[in-house]
Amino acid sequence: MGILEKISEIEKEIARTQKNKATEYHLGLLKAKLAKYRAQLLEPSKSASSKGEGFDVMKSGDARVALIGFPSVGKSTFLSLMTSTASEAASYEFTTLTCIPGVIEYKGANIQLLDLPGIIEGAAQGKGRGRQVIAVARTADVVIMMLDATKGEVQRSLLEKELESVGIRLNKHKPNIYFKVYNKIDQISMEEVDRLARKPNSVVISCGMKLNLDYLLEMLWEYLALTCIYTKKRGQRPDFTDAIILRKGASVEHVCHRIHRSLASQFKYALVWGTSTKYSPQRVGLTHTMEHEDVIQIVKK
Ligand SMILES: Nc1nc2c(ncn2[C@@H]2O[C@H](COP(=O)(O)OP(=O)(O)OP(=O)(O)O)[C@@H](O)[C@H]2O)c(=O)[nH]1
Ligand SMILES: [K+]
Ligand SMILES: [Mg+2]
Repeated sequence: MGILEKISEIEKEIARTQKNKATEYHLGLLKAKLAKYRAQLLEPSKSASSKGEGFDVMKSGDARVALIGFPSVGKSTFLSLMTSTASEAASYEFTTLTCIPGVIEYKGANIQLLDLPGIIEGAAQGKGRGRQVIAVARTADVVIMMLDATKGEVQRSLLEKELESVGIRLNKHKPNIYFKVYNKIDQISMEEVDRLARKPNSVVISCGMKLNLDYLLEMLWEYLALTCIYTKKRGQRPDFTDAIILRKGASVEHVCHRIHRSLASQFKYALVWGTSTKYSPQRVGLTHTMEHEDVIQIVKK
């Protein structure tokens, strides 16, 4: 019997086994067996044909965020909750075997969220699909390191060690910015939640009970440091339906390039309304730094 058949047999048996106290132990064994076979599917294959399979997801939207964590911490549950994409979630490990993209729409920006297979110790050395997962993480603007709040600190330090050993360093600079998300806080005490929430660069959530997800999005937005700029034509209202999304610190020149390649060369001055100026509107030049939700009107020569 091949691995896929074995997996399918076990899945069928799990499905037809009633869940109760008497079957708990048996179900636990079945899930462990299932995880073992699924982990084998993740092992780097000898044949070149399956190399990188399913991991080449096109970059899209204004920013890319990757979900990294050990198996069954809730990565797929999170993706399905935050985007319109459904990624299979289940109570056994290695449910996800490829990279699954979804889109979070937030403050006018399209943020690409990537669900990935769980990584295991030794991922950095290529265990499981470790190399591919880490390669995807490197292409992300922000990495969300998801942890199981019930699993204690061992998990966090293992994961940090794993990521740092391949040079993904904690909050040094893009593209290696990451923050930690402790999921399943519905399973731990309030004191423990409080302790985790106070850790640096950490957010606590429960996908199961939809707790603190708004705050997580706010944090993500902050880490991404994106800026939305609205344009306005002379004598007209600003177009609030179509924001130009830029990195934090972007200048008027960046805005020009986004509108049209040749606009900067025809630029005379711009009028800006918003927090980046002392007066609204204020006349500014190409080097002026824009801030989130500024409105700009460009005057050509
Ligand atoms: N109690 C609780 N369970 C959760 C929560 N989020 C997810 N789960 C459960 O955790 C289990 C694993 O969830 P998945 O989304 O499959 O986890 P994953 O990290 O994608 O797992 P792999 O793809 O196998 O690495 C499922 O049984 C989920 O229902 C939560 O906030 N609270
Ligand atoms: K799982
Ligand atoms: Mg998954």
